[in-house]
Amino acid sequence: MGEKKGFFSRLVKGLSKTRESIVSGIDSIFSGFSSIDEDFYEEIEETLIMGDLGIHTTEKIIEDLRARVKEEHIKDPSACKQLLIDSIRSQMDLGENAYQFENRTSVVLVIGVNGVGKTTSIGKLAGQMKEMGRSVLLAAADTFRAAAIEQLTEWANRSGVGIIAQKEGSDPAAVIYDAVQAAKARKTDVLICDTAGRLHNKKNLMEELRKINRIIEKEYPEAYKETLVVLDGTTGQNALAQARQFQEVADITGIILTKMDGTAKGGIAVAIQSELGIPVKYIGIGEKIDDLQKFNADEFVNALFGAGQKQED
Ligand SMILES: Nc1nc2c(ncn2[C@@H]2O[C@H](COP(=O)(O)OP(=O)(O)OP(=O)(O)O)[C@@H](O)[C@H]2O)c(=O)[nH]1
Repeated sequence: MGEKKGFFSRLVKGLSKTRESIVSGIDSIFSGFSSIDEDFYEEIEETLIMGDLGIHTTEKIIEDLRARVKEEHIKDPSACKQLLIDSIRSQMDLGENAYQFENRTSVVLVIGVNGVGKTTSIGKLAGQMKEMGRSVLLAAADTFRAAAIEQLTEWANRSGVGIIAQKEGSDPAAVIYDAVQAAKARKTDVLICDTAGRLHNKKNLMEELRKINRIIEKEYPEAYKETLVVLDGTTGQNALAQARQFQEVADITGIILTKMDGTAKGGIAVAIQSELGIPVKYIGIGEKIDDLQKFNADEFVNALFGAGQKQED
């Protein structure tokens, strides 16, 4: 519980730049307008778009706000703040069973381009699941760079979990095949696979993922399948574009959004879920193992709008 509280206060701190860019702008709109008119809505719209919430998401939020203002006969702009927060919150929904893979025999494929924090996130996830009492095995199927294999091996050692790896340049599908056999033989609960994400060659990436999926389906049909894409939150709209491209080549079931500490582009968490319909399942706010946590929309909105400081007591 203490850890959770600690995470929340770090989230509040991490989102301070986003809060500055979105919330202070919004607050000045609420205090600067004496009536709710077109200019009022336009200024809110502009602030949300600048805050990386994305055009479509912003439109949905404004539409929702207009409807509720009308419905509830609101005349005072300052009374809109809570409505706006509620509307932003409603854009993010994990759906049921978001974390089923944690409690079942499962294979988790993790995709992401270089440098977004993929290896680190896998290491953190593995360590946390081990702590939960699950047996975990890693598969180093991002064989493109030796450094990636070494880095993953370090994380496996640090977390005390097994790893299946081959040398640099070997066939990722062969690594997955070996890892699946090992997971079955060892009765592993969760097999987490570090897979590639080179978007500049989409055809190859699609082929590679298809091959990997075929192996898992054939060799391990009883396993529950989860496909997570890791995105770097500091890249804002680029992260959204990346997610769209991955969506074209894989059935993505969730997002891990990293580096949300200190970015002004935190609004991207809302945009991703609302625009792509893919839930952000984990959020990263630093390099330590506990700096990756499950995404909680209420907590996120509270941290963003400052409403949460009260909860820290
Ligand atoms: N501040 C911050 N840094 C992070 C976070 N997640 C990862 N990083 C750092 O980002 C850098 C890149 O992370 P990696 O895990 O190496 O990234 P990768 O996507 O596996 O990239 P390659 O290993 O280059 O393929 C590392 O220095 C991490 O410590 C985060 O949530 N916040």
